[in-house]
Formats: sequence, structure tokens, C-alpha cells
Amino acid sequence: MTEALVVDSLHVSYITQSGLVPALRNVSLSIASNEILGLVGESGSGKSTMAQAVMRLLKPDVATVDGRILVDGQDLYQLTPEELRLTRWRKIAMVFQSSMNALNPVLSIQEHFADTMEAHIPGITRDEILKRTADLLEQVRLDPAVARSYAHELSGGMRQRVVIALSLALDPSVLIMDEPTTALDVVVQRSILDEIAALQKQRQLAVLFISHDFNLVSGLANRIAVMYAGEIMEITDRGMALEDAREHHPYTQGLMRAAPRLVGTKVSIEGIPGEPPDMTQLGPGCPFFDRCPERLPMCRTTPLPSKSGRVYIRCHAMPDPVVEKVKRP
Ligand SMILES: Nc1ncnc2c1ncn2[C@@H]1O[C@H](COP(=O)(O)OP(=O)(O)OP(=O)(O)O)[C@@H](O)[C@H]1O
Repeated sequence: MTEALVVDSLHVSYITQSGLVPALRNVSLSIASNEILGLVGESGSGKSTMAQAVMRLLKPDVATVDGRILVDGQDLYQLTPEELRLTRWRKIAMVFQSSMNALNPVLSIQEHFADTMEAHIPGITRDEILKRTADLLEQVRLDPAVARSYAHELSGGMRQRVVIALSLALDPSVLIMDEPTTALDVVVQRSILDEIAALQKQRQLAVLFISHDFNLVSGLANRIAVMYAGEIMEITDRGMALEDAREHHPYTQGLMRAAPRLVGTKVSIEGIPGEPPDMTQLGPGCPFFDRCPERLPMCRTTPLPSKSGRVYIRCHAMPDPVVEKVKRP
């Protein structure tokens, strides 16, 4: 399996007036060129920071970043600014949270595509741009005539489809999607998710799909990384049926019980008691300690083990998952 994206021992801290505030702590994961990795976690757990760090969008006066981000084997943090400019879009592209509102109101959709292609494909002709734009719009099920429109003439769902098509304009290997459907109604959301899944298969893309919506991610992703207080607690490829909850990290179990079920037997929804920790006051042990129903005395003081690999659980009270057990489809 080819790993298109490797995140290795990533640490990010924001620079604030009261000092450095950690946001990502020792994050490692990788995504192969034919899979969707979902990243879930509560608000403030570090999901958007992860997207920005992976794209190398965090400015040095905003945050410190340590660790390696490899895209097709190339470390983004070792590139010169010009190399980085060429690598973004071509190798790694991103669809931001509500990026559909970021389309420039005074440019037609066609001009957005032309700007991106002209900046990255030297000598591309007008005809090629028009043809590639029409193909890309069709791939996200839009009429190619949409190219002549302006953002305000399109619905939210259409704009988000345009943004997805634009992110694919240079045929990247890795696509980062940060809450790409959150602002849309559920019907439009469903059809865009189906298209994301189809595009990912056709183009053999590695997709990092970030969402706070546990149900949505578990219906889409091949594997799910669960983030808490800036750390990945678990990466799983197991089923997310409530009957299997005990096989997951105690925090994942909490998220599973807290997510409303859309199908199957009715069960009551239970929130996770307590609050996420203050990131400036973290102790040496597991950050979930205070809220964990499975905690052992050692969990307060013993750091979580560093792990890498396709699936893992970082928990003193839980064994590692047995990899060969039933895989998700
Ligand atoms: N520019 C910044 N300066 C200082 N702290 C920040 C900054 N941006 C984010 N943070 C902090 O970093 C932590 C992670 O934030 P982040 O936005 O990555 O979380 P998230 O999981 O994406 O949350 P949400 O789902 O609400 O978008 C939070 O504690 C947040 O307050």
C-alpha cells in the first residue's frame, strides 16, 4: 500500500500572550492513496489545527510546528516557499470549512479555474482550460454552463461542489477536507458525500476528512482517527455499531454513545460527563483521565504510549486492536 500522506510526531503550539499553548501533541498517522481517513473529535480538540499544519498554513508568528509531513515522500516543511507553492494544489489540496463562501464574488467560476491552472501549468492554453473546467464540473455533477456563473448565482451546495472541483484541478494525490458539508442541509450533504466517495475511488485519492459528526464520518471513512485534547487516542478500522463499542478506546466509546443513531434500535443518548482539559494545565498522564470510566491509577501520571501504524489504541487500560479482525468495508 502506498502512503500518500504521512504525519510523523507532529507537535503544534499556538503562540499567545501568556505563552505557548499546545494544540497538537505527538500526532502520527498515514493515509494510503486509496482511502479516506476520518478525523473526529469534540470542538477544540485540534482538528482544524491539524488541517492547517498539514497544509503548512500556520505562520511562524502564530504557532510553532515540529514533526514531519510527508506528501508522496516529500517533507513539506523542508520545501522552499516556491517549492511549497508548486506542491500545494498539485500534490495536496484543501477544501476548507465553509470555503464555498471564499469564492471571489467578482470572478466568474471559469476565472477561478483559469487562475489556478495558469498559476501552476505553464503554457496551458485557453481551450485546454475551458475543457478541463467543463470536465471537472461534470465530475461533481454540475452543468459545465455553471462556469459562466458568479458565486452569488449558485446555491450553497453548488458552490461547495465548485470548490471541490477546484481542489481537484491539478489532480492532487492528497485532499484535506475540513467540515466540507457542515453548512449544508442533510439532503445536499448526503449527495456531496456520495460524490466525494466516488471521486476518491476514481482518482485514487488519499483523503483526510475532518468532521465533528461521528455518524457522518463512520459512514464515509475507511478508517477513523479519534482526537482528544490534541492527541490521537485511537485509529480504528472497526465497525462503529454500538454493540462493538467495548472494542474501542474509552473516549471513542463515549463519542459513540453520545452520537444520535439514525438507524437501528432506539437507544438513549448519553453525553460524556465533564469537560475537555485546559490545554495549559495538562498533566503527564492521559488527558482523558478525569472523564474516563475505565481509568487506572497509573493513567494520571504515566504518559500515553507513542504509537504509529494503521490502527492503534493509546490507552493503559485497553489492549491494542487485533488488526486482522473484521475489517470495515
Ligand atoms: N490562533 C490561535 N491562537 C491560540 N489558540 C488557538 C488558535 N487557534 C486555535 N487555538 C486553540 O487550539 C485548540 C484547537 O483548536 P482547533 O480549532 O484546531 O480545534 P477543532 O477541533 O478544529 O475545533 P472546532 O471543531 O470547534 O473547529 C483550541 O484549544 C483552540 O482554542
